[in-house]
Amino acid sequence: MPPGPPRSFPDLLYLLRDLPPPAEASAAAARARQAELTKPQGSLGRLEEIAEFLARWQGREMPALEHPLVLIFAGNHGVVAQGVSAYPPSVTQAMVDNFASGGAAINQICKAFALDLKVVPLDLATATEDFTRAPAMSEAEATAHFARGMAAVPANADLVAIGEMGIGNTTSAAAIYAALYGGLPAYWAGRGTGVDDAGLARKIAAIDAALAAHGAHLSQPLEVLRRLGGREIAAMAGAIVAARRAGIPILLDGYVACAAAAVLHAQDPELIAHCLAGHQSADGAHANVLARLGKRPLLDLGMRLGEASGAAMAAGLVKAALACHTGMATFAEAQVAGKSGS
Ligand SMILES: Cc1cc2ncn([C@H]3O[C@H](COP(=O)(O)O)[C@@H](O)[C@H]3O)c2cc1C
Ligand SMILES: O=C(O)c1cccnc1
Repeated sequence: MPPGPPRSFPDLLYLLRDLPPPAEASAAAARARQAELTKPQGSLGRLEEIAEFLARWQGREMPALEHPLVLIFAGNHGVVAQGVSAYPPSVTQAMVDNFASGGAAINQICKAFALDLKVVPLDLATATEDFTRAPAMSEAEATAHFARGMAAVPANADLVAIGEMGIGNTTSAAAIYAALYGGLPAYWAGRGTGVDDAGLARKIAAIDAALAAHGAHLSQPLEVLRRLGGREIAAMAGAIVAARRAGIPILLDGYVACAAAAVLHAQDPELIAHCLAGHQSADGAHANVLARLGKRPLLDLGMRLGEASGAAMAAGLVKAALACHTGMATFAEAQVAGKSGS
């Protein structure tokens, strides 16, 4: 691959190959440790699986969560011209400002669970093209935003909860799912920020128009991403890949964040093997998406916010799971009698 950042899809495809293997020996060691901890075998349920997952993807029996990061990418969408959101596109920048001043839901969740927050605005003075008429992004632009996403993952992060802000992006996500998985736009389109029936009809019509306009060019996942996606969706895909290569586990947020994961999964399921589904969103057939990705959500709280809020909620749970794994005493250490008769 040529030196420097990727400039084209062929450059990007190099980065999607030769992935580091999962650390199965570390996962096995973590599983063995779980069996030694002072609790009935298996009694921590999925918390035990989470500890093993962290060990597998951080490559150590005793994983760390010293630098858990919530990473939000923000982008604007030309498709809002079709009247697909209940809110105006100016809300994207306004919410980025709100994140900076601490007034958003995600700020409070980060505070509650001691998570760092990093927000990356992606050229908010302009929007992508309206994808009912033209590709949302050129190949160069999609690649550049994918690369910005990769560069946004700090080397010292030990868990990244990934999310987005971008008025109109549930339409983009629904179009991506319709392109990747087939099925009717009406099935994939949810109410997003709360569009009324007329708004939902416009959303479905926009996805129909997009599939008609781009239908002949949607066989490659990266083409789906550039034609129907958005800058923040490309950047989330890049961040997921960078984390995969750097041994950093990912928590996926909801309906929109999973569209980035779905593009990667369509390219190669191994690209999202280090991802846990933080939650199941209440928006637009997210349960179906998670089933296709092979991910069982950690939480199902009826949330449909975005801005990494579901992933961040799950990060609190992951922290508790790891605290049990690393902090609990073994039967030998605590001199507690083990299971009798075995
Ligand atoms: C105040 C406000 C805060 C938000 N935080 C996340 N979103 C969420 O809603 C948007 C997607 O919904 P749609 O496709 O219907 O526009 C995204 O920005 C998403 O992150 C918000 C939306 C609003 C209005
Ligand atoms: O689940 C999501 O990602 C979502 C749902 C509604 C609005 N924005 C995002």
